[in-house]
Amino acid sequence: MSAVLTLEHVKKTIKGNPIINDLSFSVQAGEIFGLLGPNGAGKTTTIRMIVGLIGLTDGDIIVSGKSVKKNFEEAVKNIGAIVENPEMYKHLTGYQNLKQYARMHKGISKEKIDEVIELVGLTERIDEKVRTYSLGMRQRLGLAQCLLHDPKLLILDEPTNGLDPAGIREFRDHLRMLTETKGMSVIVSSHLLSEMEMMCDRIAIIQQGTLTDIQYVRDFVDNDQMVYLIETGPLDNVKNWLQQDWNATFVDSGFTVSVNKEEVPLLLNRLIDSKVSVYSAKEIVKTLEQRFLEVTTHTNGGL
Ligand SMILES: Nc1ncnc2c1ncn2[C@@H]1O[C@H](COP(=O)(O)OP(=O)(O)OP(=O)(O)O)[C@@H](O)[C@H]1O
Repeated sequence: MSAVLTLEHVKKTIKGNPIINDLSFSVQAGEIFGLLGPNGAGKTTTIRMIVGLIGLTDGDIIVSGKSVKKNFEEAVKNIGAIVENPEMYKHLTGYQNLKQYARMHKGISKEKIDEVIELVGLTERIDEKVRTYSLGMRQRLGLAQCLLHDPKLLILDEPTNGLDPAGIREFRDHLRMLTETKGMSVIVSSHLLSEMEMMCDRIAIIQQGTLTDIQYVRDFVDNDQMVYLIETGPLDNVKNWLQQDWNATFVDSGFTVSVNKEEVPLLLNRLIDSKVSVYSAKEIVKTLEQRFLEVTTHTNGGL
């Protein structure tokens, strides 16, 4: 896989206050990437820097190999974004809105307009006035507008705000279809872990302008494994089976293993049967969900 977007040590200071501290991550082609964090964590500021609405204080952002600092126009032409509410003329039809947008951005054909309408599933209602659209339909029209110039990267700030559960599901299906059929990458932001789990391939947690965790959803959904540090005496006689059966990593004071909680007593019993002195067993890595809950309950009193 290749990176469509890379943030390299990005920093942003606003009026002397550090808002984003040394943020680095990459988004791969075809990936739905989530920026998750409590209100005020810096998600919107990060997105505004990526799309060029505000400048960077330090670091760089590379989109499809082009630096937004050195080659701004080349870099941002690969991006389609909904950051604030998409501008729409409510007294015009969906189709007229897209035509209006196409007129302002050269080189968009009628075929392209028809293609994006079909892609977002608005064919039947496209000739009705936007004022009659539900919020979900307006979101889809916004999505259609972003897609007109064939972006490689779609960036959506809190796209499901205000949508009901059916609207959220529909929106999620559309994003998945876009990544699967068009190989597009998507960045979405949200403060809701449950929603991000269903929507994203990978999630980055941002807290107070700092990236505190980044994980594939497949690694923590349906997987309650944790990493334990087991402190022991000498392990010479048991190293073989620890490595082969438990995939242990040896450290100075013992070893670490990635196991379910239920497996811990089995492992400890086997060590004791093998005459190994066991001093302690502690969990050293928590799941993304636990870490996110800790972050949000400490900073916002829950979301
Ligand atoms: N123009 C600005 N002037 C002063 N402070 C700002 C400005 N823009 C953002 N901030 C501050 O930066 C921090 C991050 O804001 P940001 O909007 O990026 O957070 P967020 O994670 O998107 O949160 P939310 O979900 O509430 O939008 C906040 O403390 C906010 O008050």
